[in-house]
Amino acid sequence: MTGDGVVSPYVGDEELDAEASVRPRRLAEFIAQHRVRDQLELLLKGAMGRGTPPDHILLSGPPGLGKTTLANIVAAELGTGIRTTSGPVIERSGDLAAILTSLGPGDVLFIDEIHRIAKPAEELLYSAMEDFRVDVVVGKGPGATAIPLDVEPFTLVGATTRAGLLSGPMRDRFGFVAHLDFYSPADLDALLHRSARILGVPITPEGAVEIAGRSRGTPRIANRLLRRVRDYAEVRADGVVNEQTAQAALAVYDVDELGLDRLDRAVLRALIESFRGGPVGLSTLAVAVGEQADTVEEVCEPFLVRAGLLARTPRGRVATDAGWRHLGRTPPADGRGLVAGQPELFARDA
Ligand SMILES: Nc1ncnc2c1ncn2[C@@H]1O[C@H](COP(=O)(O)OP(=O)(O)OP(=O)(O)O)[C@@H](O)[C@H]1O
Ligand SMILES: [Mg+2]
Repeated sequence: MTGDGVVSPYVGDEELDAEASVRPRRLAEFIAQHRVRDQLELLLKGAMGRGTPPDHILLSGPPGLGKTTLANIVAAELGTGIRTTSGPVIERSGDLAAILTSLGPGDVLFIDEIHRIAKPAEELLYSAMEDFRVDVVVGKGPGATAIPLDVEPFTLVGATTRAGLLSGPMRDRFGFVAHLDFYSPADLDALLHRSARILGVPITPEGAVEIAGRSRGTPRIANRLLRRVRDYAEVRADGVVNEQTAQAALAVYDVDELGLDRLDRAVLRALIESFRGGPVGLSTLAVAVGEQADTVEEVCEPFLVRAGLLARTPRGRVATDAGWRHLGRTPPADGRGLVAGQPELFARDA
């Protein structure tokens, strides 16, 4: 269950190279997120001035907002090496001990999806983070011995899309926690101009605005839509990304003005047309659009909620007034959308 559409926040294997080509290498190139950038700059410069590795850094936030990018920037700014691994890959604590003991002084260890690290490895990580040493247990049962090994001073950069799933002790060991927020259309506009420059794609201000507004606040999606519009502009027009080529290309991909794709709109339409705006349960709604409940919940809903088109209530999913209007419909006058839907059912039968 990932959601592989053109507005999915997840990265596809085949687009890793495309992403790498526009990925900012230094803090100064990292667009927006000024608070996080400022804080990181102080943290890194302070540590460099003292000649010690900075505190461990936790980066949290939804997919595609720049966590991996920032982890690499940290190493670039510090001028150190970086080792990259991820929580699910570290199955045994021995795997982690091998990585830790091979780090050079001051290196960055980047653990992606750190909330998915196995418990024994997590516990080994605690002593490495705190004291720069690990105890590797050799043998089993009564004869087992713990051999203490030194680890060079390093900086752990952890990334997670689910900060809430991190254990308390884990979270407490990060001296610096940064949360990345969705980008504003203006931020994405700047990002698109930067990417277009790097890719050598001519883009007009109107073209960038058009794409930025449909990118769901997510740099990864903005860059992907730019590549799709570039294709269109090169194949069907004069190669320029402008308002007209952007609109035409995104129509081909069924991405509307707010960045909703076909499935998002199907969910909203079912909610409004089949269930009179709700409330309706998630599984019922999913059946109505012929999708798995978890796809609807994890792929469509977060954005529909964030865009203010759908609300989750204790009684089920409800279309907001903005949701009705987005489909060109007039919201019910009684504001029923957000209060209660059931009386309507009885009224019809009465
Ligand atoms: N602030 C930014 N400025 C410019 N480009 C950015 C910025 N943030 C992200 N990007 C671009 O968006 C792409 C996705 O970012 P990145 O891979 O860092 O996201 P992520 O948070 O690690 O996502 P995931 O949770 O899926 O691992 C990168 O290739 C990069 O080019
Ligand atoms: Mg990443």
